[in-house]
Amino acid sequence: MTVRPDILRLRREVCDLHADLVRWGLVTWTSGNISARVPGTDLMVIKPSGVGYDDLTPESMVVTDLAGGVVEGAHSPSSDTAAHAYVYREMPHVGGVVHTHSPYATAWAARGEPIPCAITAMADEFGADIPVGPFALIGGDDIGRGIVATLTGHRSPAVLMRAHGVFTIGGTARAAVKAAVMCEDVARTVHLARVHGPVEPLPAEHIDALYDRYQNVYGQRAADREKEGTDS
Ligand SMILES: O=C(CO)[C@@H](O)[C@H](O)COP(=O)(O)O
Repeated sequence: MTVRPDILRLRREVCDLHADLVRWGLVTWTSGNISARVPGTDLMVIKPSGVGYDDLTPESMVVTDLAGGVVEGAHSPSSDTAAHAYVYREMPHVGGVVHTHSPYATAWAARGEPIPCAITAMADEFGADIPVGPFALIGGDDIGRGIVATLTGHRSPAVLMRAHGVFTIGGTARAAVKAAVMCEDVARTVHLARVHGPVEPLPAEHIDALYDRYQNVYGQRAADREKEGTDS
């Protein structure tokens, strides 16, 4: 295995982040996957395919190039490797990609219905409705094409791929995991609200103001930037 410190660190980080998908109830059995771009290279670190979450280790993570070819690792990479690789090729600002079948958000995907931006938490994180992407078969880069086509020029870091599940992007893999957690949270809340009656989207000017505050003012700015690795 590599001795490159950046890849060793990302193997550990990507492995540990998979535990968050379990902790937040976003995945079942071996569904779902996370990858991270190796900064400054044409490489990514991604989950091995079909390995149970309890059995994931830093060593079992697979390093591939951005054509999806295995560069390092004893396991077959995730079924969604070509999709993640396509996103990294087409979206240079993306450093992490997450896929889940989290139940409430996937129910919206099964209906092919965008989640309307109807609560402040959603305006904060997504700044818009969470959009639906096209149906695409698993295995090739069609899923990646659908993700890129849907999220390019969109504020939302999450897309509901029709009849499949959630894909999220972020500057880091951790940011993409956060988007997946928040996507499921708002999918559940808006679903519950709709059980009792219609749900009105927030007015655009309120969405804009909430998004701006959350993205630029909320929290401990310097500490958060350091944690996300976005300090210049
Ligand atoms: O839905 C899909 C394929 O898009 C995945 O979530 C699989 O369920 C898990 O695949 P691996 O990452 O283990 O290959």
